[in-house]
Amino acid sequence: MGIWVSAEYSCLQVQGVSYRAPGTQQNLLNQVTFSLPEKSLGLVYGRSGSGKTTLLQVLGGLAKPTEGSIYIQKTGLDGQLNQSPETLSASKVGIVFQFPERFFLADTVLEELTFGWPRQLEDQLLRQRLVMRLESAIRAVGLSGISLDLNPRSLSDGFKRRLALAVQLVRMPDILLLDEPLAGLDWKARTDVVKLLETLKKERMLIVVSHDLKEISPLVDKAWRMDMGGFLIEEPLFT
Ligand SMILES: Nc1ncnc2c1ncn2[C@@H]1O[C@H](COP(=O)(O)OP(=O)(O)OP(=O)(O)O)[C@@H](O)[C@H]1O
Repeated sequence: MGIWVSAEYSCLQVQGVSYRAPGTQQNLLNQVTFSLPEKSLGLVYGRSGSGKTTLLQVLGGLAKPTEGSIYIQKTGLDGQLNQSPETLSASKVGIVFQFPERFFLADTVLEELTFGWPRQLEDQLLRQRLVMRLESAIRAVGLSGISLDLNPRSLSDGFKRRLALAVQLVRMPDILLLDEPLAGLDWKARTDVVKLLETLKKERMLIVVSHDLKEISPLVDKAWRMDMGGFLIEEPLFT
């Protein structure tokens, strides 16, 4: 087994992004600018109604910025910009909404994870690749021990949350956006999810909207406060 050293690293760059919902007069996001390197966790916190969820929707491609740009910049280890910036594609982003388990659609864990996949997969290679992605997502969230035939609604709250995360991981996103990932969980499940976020961060970028600053702070690489009106302000890390 060799050691593979990446010759470059990626950074998410959000530049002057504003968003106004169609038919409205007021910006919900105002000149939002920030960057986040790969394998790091960015925390967004702020008052209810300030625009945190709107930011996730814009980053995830569910709403188109009225102004500004969102891109990935690759940089060599020497600090040189390697290529021109790539516009962030929605297919590279997974969003886990608040209480994602409320939106489970299928009757088994397997169907929930493979929802939308073609029923008959003739192409063996594609089939193998999808199975590998499935196994890797299940492993990543620590669901390997459970039967894939279980009804998702029969799982404990913590396991439901893990499954919701796995549903996004199957898509192999480079960036995972999580809206209040600890909401509604008991202390044990919260501890498990925090551990899980720590593991997930080793492979990808995470942007987490949360009020639970104390529990998440050990994982945070960058923190921003969203002020009312959609103004994002970088804050020092909590210690
Ligand atoms: N489609 C829309 N059209 C008009 N206003 C909207 C739309 N979507 C959200 N808003 C408003 O935008 C503001 C920001 O909402 P958002 O849900 O992003 O806030 P939030 O910070 O995530 O709040 P919370 O912490 O309660 O989830 C709110 O005032 C909300 O009412």
